[in-house]
Amino acid sequence: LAGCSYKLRHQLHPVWQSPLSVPGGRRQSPINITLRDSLHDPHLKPLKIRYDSNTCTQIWNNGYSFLVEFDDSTDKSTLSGGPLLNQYRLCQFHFHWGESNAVGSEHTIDGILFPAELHLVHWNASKYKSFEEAVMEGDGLAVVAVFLKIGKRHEGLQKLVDALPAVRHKDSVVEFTSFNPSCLLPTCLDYWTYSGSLTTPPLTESVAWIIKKKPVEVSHDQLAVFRSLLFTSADEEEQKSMVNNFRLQQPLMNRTVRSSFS
Ligand SMILES: CCCSc1c(F)c(F)c(S(=O)(=O)NC)c(F)c1F
Ligand SMILES: [Zn+2]
Repeated sequence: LAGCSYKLRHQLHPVWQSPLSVPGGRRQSPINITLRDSLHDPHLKPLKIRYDSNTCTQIWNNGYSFLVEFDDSTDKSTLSGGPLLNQYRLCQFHFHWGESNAVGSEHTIDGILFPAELHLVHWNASKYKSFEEAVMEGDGLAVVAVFLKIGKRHEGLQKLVDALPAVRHKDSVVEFTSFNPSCLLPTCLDYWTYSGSLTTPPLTESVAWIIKKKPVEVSHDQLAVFRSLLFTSADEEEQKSMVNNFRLQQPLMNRTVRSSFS
């Protein structure tokens, strides 16, 4: 689990929010995806996503989001195909969300914001030995992003929602097993893809982004439980509600966003 329990101290300091936060950064994330500028690439393969619920291990509040972590010591939960040349191992997933349903997602589609965005983080186990090594490489990570919209209750998400009060404070961890995150994926196979970065420090430019076109629906009350989490640990005076944990959009520079669909 060394890979993803990689402890990151997120100073919620705006400095890394700004486009100039990574001097010389030419492939920063997130971005706005404009339909008219994205290019259908007929050579893009279908995504091959194989997750094993037995690799799910725990939930951790890292002071910026909550991470559902997976045992990434074998190739039991993997992502390949799409724009990827190698096989990537699932190491964790987390979300970004807002203080209200009007904001929350990191990426936007023609400027449309969603109330939250799921990130399934994978690392290139074909070429690198660990998440920490892969996070520093241009082809090291692949993140599948899924937009969340408010609608009917998501039955599969409820098990996760019920576990959140146990990780209310920063640095709290609770066992969480037998969860298959495939239930959080839309049935539609369409996606966009572009080369980008982490959206939290170290902001490394190591991510192949795969953004699902269709959102998944969750209920207002389910998303409200995300906002009951805290950025702060139990021993801090001021309890700060964990909301707006998204980064501001970054310049596209000379990148093309490709679509798997026309
Ligand atoms: C070295 C980070 C440890 S795990 C992690 C994370 F905690 C996170 F928030 C993001 S993100 O940039 O915010 N979303 C893609 C990641 F990519 C991650 F890999
Ligand atoms: Zn993320």
